[in-house]
Amino acid sequence: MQTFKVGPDYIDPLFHRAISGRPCRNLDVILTSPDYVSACVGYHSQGMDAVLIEGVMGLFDGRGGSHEGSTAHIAQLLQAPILLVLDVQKQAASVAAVVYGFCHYNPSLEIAGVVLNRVASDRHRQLLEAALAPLGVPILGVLYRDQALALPSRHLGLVPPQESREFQALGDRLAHLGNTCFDWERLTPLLAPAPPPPDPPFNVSPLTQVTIGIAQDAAFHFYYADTLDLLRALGATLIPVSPLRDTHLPTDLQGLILGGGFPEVFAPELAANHSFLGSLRQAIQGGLALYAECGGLMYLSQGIETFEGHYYPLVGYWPTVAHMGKKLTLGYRQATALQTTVCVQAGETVQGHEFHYSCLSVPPARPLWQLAGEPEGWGNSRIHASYLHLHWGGHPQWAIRFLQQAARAG
Ligand SMILES: NC(=O)CC[C@H](N)C(=O)O
Repeated sequence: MQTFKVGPDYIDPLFHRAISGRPCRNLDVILTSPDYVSACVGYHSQGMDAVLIEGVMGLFDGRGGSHEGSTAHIAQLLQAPILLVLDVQKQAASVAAVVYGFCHYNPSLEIAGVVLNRVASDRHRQLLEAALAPLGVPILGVLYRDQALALPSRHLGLVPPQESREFQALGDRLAHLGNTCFDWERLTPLLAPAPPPPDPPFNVSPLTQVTIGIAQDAAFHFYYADTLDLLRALGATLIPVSPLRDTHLPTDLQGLILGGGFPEVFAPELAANHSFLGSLRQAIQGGLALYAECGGLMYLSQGIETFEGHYYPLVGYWPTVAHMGKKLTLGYRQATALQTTVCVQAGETVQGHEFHYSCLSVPPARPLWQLAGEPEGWGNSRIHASYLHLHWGGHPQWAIRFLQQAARAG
C-alpha cells in the first residue's frame, strides 16, 4: 500500500511508514503545486494494490480559513473518493445532519462512505445507523470507544512512533481492528489506484556525485520523503548521521542536512555528545555545505533552554539561544530571500511552513528574510539555516544549488 498525507505535517507520515513499510508522501499544493501533487500520487501509486490518503484537519480546512490546500482541494484535484471519519462519541441523531452537511456543502465531491469512531455501545451504534439510513451514505467502518487505543500526544502532535512505547505495543491490536471493524468488500475498490500518469513528480538527471549527511535519529527526523528522493536522483549519496549517538561526523561528507525534530526533548544527550559537537564545529570551519531547518537551526545555536527551564549548550554557531516558548508558531509563510545562501538566491520568493514552539533570544544581524514580519534566518554561500521548512521536491533548484555548493566544498 502507498500512503499519502495532505499538508505539511512531518509526524503523521511516520505512523503510515511504520505500518505500511514505505515512505509516506506529503501532498501539499502550497509548498509544491497542483501538478506536482497529481504527478506524485500517480507516480508512487504505480504497481500498488491500494492507495490511502490521510486528510488534514476537517475536510474543508485550508490555508487561512480558505479551502486552498485542504483535503477537499486534494480530493477534487485527484478525483478521489472521500471516506469521512466521524468522532461520534457525543452524538446520536445529529450525526445525520453532520453527514448531510458534508455531502451537500460541495456536491462535486464524492463522499463514498463514513467511519464511525468512538461508538460507545451496540445501542449507540443502532441509533447512529438508524439516523444515517435515510441518507444512503454507507457506513464502511465502526470503531468502538477504547481508551487503550489512545496514542500519547505532546507539543507538536502525537509522540512519534519511534519514541512511543504505546504505539509499538498496539501493533497486533490495530491489525485485529483493521481486520474486524471495516467493510472491506466495499472499501477495497475505493482504495484502488487511479490509472497513473507515468511522469515522475520531478524530472531531473544526475548532476554530480556528492556525499551528504542527513541527521536522522529521534532528535532530528522532519524530512519530506520526496526531498530525499530528489537528492538521490540528483546523484547524492545520503548517509544517515546521528547527533545523538554517533561519536563523530563522518569525515568524507561534503554537505550536511539538519532537519527539524525534537532537539529540546533530547537536549541533555545532544549536549553530552561532546565529540560529535566538536567534529561538527570542525567540519563547519572546514567549509562543509550546511542546510538546517527549525530543530536543526536550534541545534546550531548556543544552546537550548527546555520547557522545564534547563539550559544545554550545543554547537554554538549562531549567537543566539533557543528557548522553548508557550505559543505554537504555525502556518504557511511566503518569504523573499535577502541573502544568497547554499539553497536560495537573494531576491527569490519561497513558500514554506513554520511549525515550532521555540524562539530565539537574539534575531540575526543580517537576516535571511522576514518571516511573519520579523527578521529571521542566516545564510551565506555555504550555509542556510531558518525556521522555515521547505519542500525541495517541488523546487529542484534548491537541491541543485545545495549539491553544487557541496561539490565545491569537497
Ligand atoms: N519544526 C521543528 O523542527 C520543531 C522544533 C522544536 N521541536 C520546536 O517545537 O521548536
